[in-house]
Amino acid sequence: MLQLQGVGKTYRIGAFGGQSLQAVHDVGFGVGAGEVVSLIGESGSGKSTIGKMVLRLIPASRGRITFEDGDIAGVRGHARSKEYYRRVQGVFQDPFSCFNPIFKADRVFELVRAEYFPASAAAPWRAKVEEALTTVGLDPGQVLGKYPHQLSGGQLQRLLIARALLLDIRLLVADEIISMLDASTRIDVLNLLGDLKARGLGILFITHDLSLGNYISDTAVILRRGRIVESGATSEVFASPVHPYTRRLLASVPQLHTSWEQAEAELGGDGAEGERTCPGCGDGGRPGEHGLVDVGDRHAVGCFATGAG
Ligand SMILES: Nc1ncnc2c1ncn2[C@@H]1O[C@H](COP(=O)(O)OP(=O)(O)OP(=O)(O)O)[C@@H](O)[C@H]1O
Repeated sequence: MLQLQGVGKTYRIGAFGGQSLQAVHDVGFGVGAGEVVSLIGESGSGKSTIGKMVLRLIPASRGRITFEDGDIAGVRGHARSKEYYRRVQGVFQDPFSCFNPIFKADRVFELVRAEYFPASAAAPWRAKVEEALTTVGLDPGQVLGKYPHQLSGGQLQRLLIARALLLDIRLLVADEIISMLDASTRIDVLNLLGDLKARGLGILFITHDLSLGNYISDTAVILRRGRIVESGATSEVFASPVHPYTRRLLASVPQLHTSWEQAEAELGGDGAEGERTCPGCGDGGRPGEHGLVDVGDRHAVGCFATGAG
């Protein structure tokens, strides 16, 4: 459904854009219908940049992004953009910033109606909104007619997901949507994403939180400094990480049954990168130049020879 191939992004920075920063390098992965793909990496690793390119908020500098076989670079003009956003929507970290505090929160639904369903009469539209709200676990009577400050972060986040559902979307880009929610709401929103996946929605789930990625996704893509260092079935990547960066990330998640010293000892501390041979370089590839190599079923790892990756 969604495919990225050799995608890169260079930002112009500095006074008058005289310098450049390559935020994303040669990234490739796909999201299928009913599949959740987690894009996992620390702050600044390029996750949101990838999400924004998929949502066409910024253009890719290199490579191809296709959605349902069409290159999204070719989506131009109001009509084609509108058609794209009917199928692909994003929900972001801070639900409060997506609402104008002086308007009732359900105005977001009216905006969808005005843009996509202008001919829809009030009663069927209301029924459609109520159905979307029920799908995301909200009681329409409790949220309709309320101002944003009268709703919780979790309720606002669900309103945004409900708005996306009104459009019959096929792909949801969920960028750190759990981060600002409290623990009990988090699990509800995660389970909601699970329900949407079961209904055939593809989800690109952007997170810096490994445990969330592990909980929700079928496929994990680990990003470091704008490059994919490892990708594969989530169960495989989490159970048998190969890249030292992934291994360190996993070891840095506090485990109830393991002390910090134990985790460091198991991983070999900071010297871990030198203790394994990069499978790509071991096969005669040039350090830093051989790209992802297969290390298992759907499991691929980037170069981790000294200085690369
Ligand atoms: N509009 C921009 N102009 C210039 N540089 C940018 C811009 N947006 C992001 N960057 C830089 O690109 C890199 C990747 O940023 P990005 O926001 O994609 O990372 P991230 O992994 O989503 O981080 P976070 O989890 O903190 O949001 C960072 O070095 C960031 O400073």
